[in-house]
Amino acid sequence: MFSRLATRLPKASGPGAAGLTFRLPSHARFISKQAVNGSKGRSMPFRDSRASAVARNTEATLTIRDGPVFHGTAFGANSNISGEAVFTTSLVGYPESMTDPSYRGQILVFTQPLIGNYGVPSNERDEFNLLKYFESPHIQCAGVVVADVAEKYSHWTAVESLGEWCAREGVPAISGVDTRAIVTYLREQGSSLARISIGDEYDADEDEGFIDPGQINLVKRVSTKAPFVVSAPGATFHVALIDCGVKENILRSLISRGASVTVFPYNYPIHKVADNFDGVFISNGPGDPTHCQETVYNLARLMETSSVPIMGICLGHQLLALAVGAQTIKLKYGNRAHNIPALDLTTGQCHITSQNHGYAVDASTLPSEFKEYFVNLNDGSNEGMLHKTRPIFSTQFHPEAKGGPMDSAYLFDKYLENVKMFKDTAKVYRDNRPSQLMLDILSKERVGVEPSPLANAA
Ligand SMILES: NC(=O)CC[C@H](N)C(=O)O
Repeated sequence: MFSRLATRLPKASGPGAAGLTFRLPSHARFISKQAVNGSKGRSMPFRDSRASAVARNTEATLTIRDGPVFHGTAFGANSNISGEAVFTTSLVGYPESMTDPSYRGQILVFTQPLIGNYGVPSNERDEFNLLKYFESPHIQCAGVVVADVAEKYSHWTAVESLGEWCAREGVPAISGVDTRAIVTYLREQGSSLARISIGDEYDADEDEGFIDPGQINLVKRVSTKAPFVVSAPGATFHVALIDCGVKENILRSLISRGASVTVFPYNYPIHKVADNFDGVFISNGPGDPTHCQETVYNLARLMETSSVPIMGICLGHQLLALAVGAQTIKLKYGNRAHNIPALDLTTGQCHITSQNHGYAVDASTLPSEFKEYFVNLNDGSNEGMLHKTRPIFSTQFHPEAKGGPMDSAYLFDKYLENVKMFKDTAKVYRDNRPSQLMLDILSKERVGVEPSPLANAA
């Protein structure tokens, strides 16, 4: 495998390598925007179709808008896609990352040079009816970029190869490109719009071919269209979860700790039903948090009218911060990795965390009733906030991991302790809580979610 990588990896000293500061291997096939010749390419700005044919051993290109073009080989679907090119330095966990709804609209570049060697598992479900090996039912990222793809795989859970899975899900993928050069470019220029084209090259001058997922309310596309309930026998608490693109392991982390979870669409007026629940939870999700003004409004009303415990993760953290009047910023290239150090400012302990975000909360804008909870020890960005007197906190990183370390999973225990205390000490027993009858008529899984990453995005 590695010897194949060594012979296919590229030369990258071309004129489009603006900003590259290191020498790339002499055999890279790497050309500039200016060097792209001929073909007008295809004008479809996003995924052509979901059930696309397999593209294997076909020429493919990754075109970065106003940047370099990388030539490689297709190994997924035979369709063209555009999105925001971002990179992850995680070594494993590609099935979890690719099905994480927070990656919707993004072209995911893996820095780990060999991806696919343990194949792709089945969509088996666990005792809670949650997907055992995926974070949502479909691939969510728009496209995949790897240096070398393993066509032969080996793992006891594997049922197909990475290429077969991408093709079946209509997701284009490219290998044989110098991901070191791509990531160097993205680190220096920042996350950029890009396009994967199969076969004919795309004419990079056609700017309309680049969709900016930052302009789209992607949460609307990944959030359930109607409430659903996930629970296990003997649940003692009832949590309302705002679904901005929830990962399966967030649901599992709550249910396995004794909570029954009713999942609501992202814009559901949660403040109007909060009294029926022992806690409110805000999930992760894709895109720019400022697109979710309805959620922000509802959360602000919720905190004014109820003392229910609240926890938020990633986008949930950002939305909670916006709801209390703080501001979010876009990071240059974001944090996507499984080993990011986050310092707990209340204990002085550092946790190694799983992350996937391009935006962050500006801690200097937090109101006085909140304090910064965690801080990122790599770039100093905010990693969480904590209310000084009320049971409200949120984190930028992912305590539920999948993939990545579970070191901070104790935060779910902390949340459930808050939930238990709230339930036990509530002065007036909230007897208008959802009846079992009502829960029984709700769906048991996500409702009407669009499976195809950016189809119909415009
Ligand atoms: N994982 C997430 O929830 C991501 C949050 C948000 N979309 C960001 O990129 O910052």
